[in-house]
Amino acid sequence: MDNNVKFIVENLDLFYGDFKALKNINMNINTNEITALIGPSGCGKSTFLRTLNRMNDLIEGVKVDGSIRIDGEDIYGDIDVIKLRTRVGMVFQKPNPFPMSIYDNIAYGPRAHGIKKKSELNEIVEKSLRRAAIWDEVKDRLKRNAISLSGGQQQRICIARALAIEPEVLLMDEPTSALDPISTMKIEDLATELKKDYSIIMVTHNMQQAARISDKTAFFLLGELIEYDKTEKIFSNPEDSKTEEYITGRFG
Ligand SMILES: Nc1ncnc2c1ncn2[C@@H]1O[C@H](COP(=O)(O)OP(=O)(O)OP(=O)(O)O)[C@@H](O)[C@H]1O
Repeated sequence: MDNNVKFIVENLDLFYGDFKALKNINMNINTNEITALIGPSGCGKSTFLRTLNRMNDLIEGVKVDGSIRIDGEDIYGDIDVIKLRTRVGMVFQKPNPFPMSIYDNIAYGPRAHGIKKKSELNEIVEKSLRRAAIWDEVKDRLKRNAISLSGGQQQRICIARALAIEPEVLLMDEPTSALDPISTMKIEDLATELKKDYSIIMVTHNMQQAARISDKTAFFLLGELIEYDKTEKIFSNPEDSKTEEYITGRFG
């Protein structure tokens, strides 16, 4: 197996009750790359993203067929789901820091995993905030409530919180759609930096963003994966006319 492959998705179907939201998805997702998921509203991007750490399990009536393997291990087989979610962290569209101090936001996950030693927690908090490129902005006010920060800062706190439990993969569901252009740029730069150490899979409605920062792009339409290729290829010379129509803004 190619050492760079993190996820192998095979014949994946997902149903919400009787509604088939994902139809026979097949794709390999690489490590140390940013994979962008694009497509019009309702095409299944977020649903697909959530299959990668089984977040859809929390929704009643969901049924999954086919398989997804992470480093060769079947995600839908006999696996510890809590551990899976530790390996595959998630950042949401709307920054959602917990209503507690910046420090406690970051220490929350490590504490839940049994780390109690103050010096160890201090180290994790600093390292995570540094990695999320927000340490300098908050180092003097770690006791402040995270809710008091700007939206862009809150989103980087959420990324730091996700990094604090040492994931291997970061799922990002439209992480910049609620942010201003400068905060968006910071998150994009951060994602580009983080891909050196993680696999990043990002849902985005922003075509320029996908083109700017992703290595591979997957185009979804009505639950199907229409085209999946190097980002450069998708945006310059797509194989499928539906991809071309979408990226040139003719629908969606
Ligand atoms: N909890 C749910 N129960 C039933 N149907 C759902 C549920 N969540 C999503 N769906 C349906 O599944 C389809 C895919 O939704 P999904 O949210 O994955 O699309 P999306 O591409 O992420 O859309 P958007 O870009 O608007 O976020 C849609 O038709 C949606 O209505």
